[in-house]
Amino acid sequence: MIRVGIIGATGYAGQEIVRLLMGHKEAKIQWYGSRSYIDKRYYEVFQNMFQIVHGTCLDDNMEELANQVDVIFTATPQGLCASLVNEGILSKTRVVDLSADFRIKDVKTYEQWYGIQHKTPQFIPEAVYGLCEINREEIKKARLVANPGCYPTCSTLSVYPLLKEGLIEPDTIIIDAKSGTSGAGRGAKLDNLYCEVNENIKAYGVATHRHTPEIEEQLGYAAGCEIRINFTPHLVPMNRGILVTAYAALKRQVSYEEVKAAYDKYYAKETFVRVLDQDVCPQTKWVEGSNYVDVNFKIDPRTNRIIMMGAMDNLVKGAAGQAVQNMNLMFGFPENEGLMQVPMFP
Ligand SMILES: NC(=O)C1=CN([C@@H]2O[C@H](COP(=O)(O)OP(=O)(O)OC[C@H]3O[C@@H](n4cnc5c(N)ncnc54)[C@H](OP(=O)(O)O)[C@@H]3O)[C@@H](O)[C@H]2O)C=CC1
Ligand SMILES: CC(=O)N[C@@H](CCC(=O)OP(=O)(O)O)C(=O)O
Repeated sequence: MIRVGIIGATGYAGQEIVRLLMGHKEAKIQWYGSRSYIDKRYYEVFQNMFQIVHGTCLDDNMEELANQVDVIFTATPQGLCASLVNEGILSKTRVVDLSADFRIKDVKTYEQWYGIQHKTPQFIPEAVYGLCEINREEIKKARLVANPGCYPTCSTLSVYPLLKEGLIEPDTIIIDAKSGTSGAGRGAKLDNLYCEVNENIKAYGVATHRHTPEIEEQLGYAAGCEIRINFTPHLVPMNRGILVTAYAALKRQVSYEEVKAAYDKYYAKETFVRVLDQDVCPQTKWVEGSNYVDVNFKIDPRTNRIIMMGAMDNLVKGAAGQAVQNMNLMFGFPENEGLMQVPMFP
């Protein structure tokens, strides 16, 4: 049994880690870290945890935590993990950071898109990008895992096989994505008030969203060259879920069978990536509450373009589920331990 500490246990991503670990056979939560709820019982913050979680919220002290646990999840705002982590901590425990602090290899790119000065760039080279299906072997050995962003997870997994197989023109990719409001976190923000979100849909971060360089970097590794994409996220009036619709020009005429074989080559053996049957379009409802990502595609011979689609739960595969999947890999547990929730419907 390993001991787990969560910094930011009182946020949406942190509470989702708690929920998943309640069903994990090999992990026990030792530390429910918080800044605002110190000494409160955890279930008083989230009453769904009443009679399930008995712990109390503790100060977010990473130095102290490193002496007490085998792995720390940081489910905290951008910049916090980078400001806390040090060699002493990493020599005693392993860290899965859910923020973007260690996702982007070029520190200048991170600083430019996030508007934050990176406090510990010396750890960026060793951090492993925790997209489990792609970087599985490196994750197993990592001390520090950069858990991928929600939009980047869904976007990269939707497009990856076609870039790897050289079937699409890398510089023609356009990604349109939609997210439920939990993606914005639990903090009170005007834009996330009920009257602003309900019965409404809007694009935001157009041509400037901070996930653009993260997606470009990951797709660039798949393509073997630098890539520029257009990425447009939208906020939709639902609690959870991300839907990606991506477009790219085909390099040549391809058949359904050829493209399906490309997806199967990378995902047929993957538990959490489901390549749907022909003509079935992914829906967020079919993955809600689960660690699955559903992907599919449609060839448009009229325009010689392909439309790639993906759906997942932003709080599970997009955050906490993938973080637990990373922990499982790092500690040699079955990769699906604690993660086999059947999606909720309706
Ligand atoms: N929501 C999502 O769908 C996804 C989120 N993520 C990432 O996960 C991280 C957390 O996101 P999310 O859960 O949505 O955010 P929330 O705003 O819901 O939660 C933030 C958490 O961080 C804690 N916190 C805030 N400021 C500080 C600070 N200065 N020092 C210590 N703790 C602090 C809060 O503690 P307290 O409540 O006690 O104040 C809270 O527990 C972010 O980096 C986000 O980008 C990644 C993928 C998807
Ligand atoms: C709806 C919404 O606001 N979504 C957030 C992304 C989710 C998130 O928390 O970002 P990471 O995946 O990088 O951690 C946003 O657009 O910034």
